[in-house]
Amino acid sequence: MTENGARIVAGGALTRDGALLAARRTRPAGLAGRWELPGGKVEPGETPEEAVVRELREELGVEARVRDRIPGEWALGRGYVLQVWTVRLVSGRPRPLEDHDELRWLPPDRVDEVDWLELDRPAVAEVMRRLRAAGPGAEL
Ligand SMILES: Nc1nc2c([nH]c(=O)n2[C@H]2C[C@H](O)[C@@H](COP(=O)(O)OP(=O)(O)OP(=O)(O)O)O2)c(=O)[nH]1
Repeated sequence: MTENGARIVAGGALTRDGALLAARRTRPAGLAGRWELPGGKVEPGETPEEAVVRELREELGVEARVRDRIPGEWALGRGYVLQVWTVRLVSGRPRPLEDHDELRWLPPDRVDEVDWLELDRPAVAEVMRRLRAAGPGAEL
């Protein structure tokens, strides 16, 4: 929970070779087809960082390591807020195992190629700013 008592949805910004991984949701109906950062709700007894690692294992079948928090949080409604961390791949190749039906690696100049969930846009913009600043081939 945050200091304000909100429950956290933790998103993982996985970057590799100068690109960010975007995932297309399959549910619920109102969000299906929109693109997001993989992740999910932090469970009781879990840190947000642990939740990111668990969700990327479940959803993408990869092992990942959490790096930095992207500053900010975005209210999702019903007492949830979205927080985002940069993550690096430790092993595996991401596949859409659960909750998503397509994945795409997007470099900064292709960020608008997919229809991002509104609330993800500020964090995605910050990740893209960092990727640009870090130069070609960067991972964050
Ligand atoms: N995972 C994720 N959810 C997001 C993002 N942006 C955003 O608005 N959301 C919303 C969609 C969902 O309403 C909610 C997260 O739910 P979820 O379905 O991913 O979480 P979960 O895997 O723990 O789900 P569940 O088993 O409890 O259904 O937050 C994002 O970047 N990643």
